[in-house]
Amino acid sequence: MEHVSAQENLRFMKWHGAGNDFVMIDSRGRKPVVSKGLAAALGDRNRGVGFDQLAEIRSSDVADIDLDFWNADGSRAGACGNATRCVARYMMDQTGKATLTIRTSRGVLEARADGDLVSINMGQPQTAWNEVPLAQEVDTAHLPIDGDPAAVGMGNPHCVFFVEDADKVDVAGIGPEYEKHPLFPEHTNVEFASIRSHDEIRMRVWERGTGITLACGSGACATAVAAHQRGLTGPRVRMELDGGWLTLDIRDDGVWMTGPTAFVFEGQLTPAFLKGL
Ligand SMILES: N[C@@H](CCC[C@H](N)C(=O)O)C(=O)O
Repeated sequence: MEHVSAQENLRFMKWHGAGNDFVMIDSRGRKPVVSKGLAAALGDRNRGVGFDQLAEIRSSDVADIDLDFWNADGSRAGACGNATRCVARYMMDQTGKATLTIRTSRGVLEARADGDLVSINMGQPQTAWNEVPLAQEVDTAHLPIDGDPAAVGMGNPHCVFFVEDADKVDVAGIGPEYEKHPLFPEHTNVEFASIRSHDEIRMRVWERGTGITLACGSGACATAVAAHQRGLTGPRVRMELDGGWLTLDIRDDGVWMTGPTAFVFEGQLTPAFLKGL
C-alpha cells in the first residue's frame, strides 16, 4: 500500500449504475494507491467492502481525469462503462459541468449529462479477431463455439450468446465455462441476450473477474453491436438487465451508452485494513 501514510484513513465512495456496483477512490493530486492486493481485499464482500469493480480517479494531462478499473478478484479491466458513468456524475456534481473527458486504457472518452442520466461514448467496437482479442483468426460474428456466439471488444472482451429466453439461462452454471474459454487468451465477459423487438433486448451477464452482475455497460454495448451486426435490431436499442435499463446508440463516432447512476455512501478504510496490502 503505497502513497498513503500508515497512520491515515483512505476515503472511498460506493456507487452503482443500474445495480452494477463500484468502489470509487479519488486519487487526484497524489500518486495512485490502488494495487491488485487492495482491489482483491476490498472486493471481498465478507472481509472488505464488496464491489463489482473498483475505479480509481487520477489527475490527467490529456483529459479532465484519468480512470483505471479493477475487478472484484483484483484483475485489471480495460473498460467499465457503468463505473465510467458514475465517475462522470461524481465529477459533474463537483464541477457543475455537463460534459467531461475521461482517459481510460482505450483512449479519451466523452461523458455528457442527460437529465438525471449520464451518457458515455464508449468508443468504436472492436470486431477484428486480434482486437477483441481472440487466440486465433476466426469469424468474430459467428465463433466456432456451440451456441454460435459473437465476439466483440469494447476495450474489454465480450462473448455474446443470442438465446430464446435469457431469463431461462443458467448464467451461474455456464458463464464460468466460457469466461476462461481457450479462444479468449485474456478470458472474457459472457452475455446472454434475447431479442424482444427491433429496438429492445433482454440481457444477463457473467462478468470476467467478478461473476454475475446486475448490469454491465461495456457488455450492453457489445450485445447491441452484435445484435445490429446480425440484423436482429436497429442501431438504437433499449436493454433490460437484471438491475435496470440502459440505452445504446451505435453512431458513426462510437457506441453511446446512457443510464442511471446512484451515490450510495462514503466511507474510510482504516490503517489496520490497509496494513500489509
Ligand atoms: N461492469 C463493467 C465491466 C467490467 C469489466 C469486466 N468485468 C472486464 O473484466 O472486462 C461495465 O459496466 O462495463
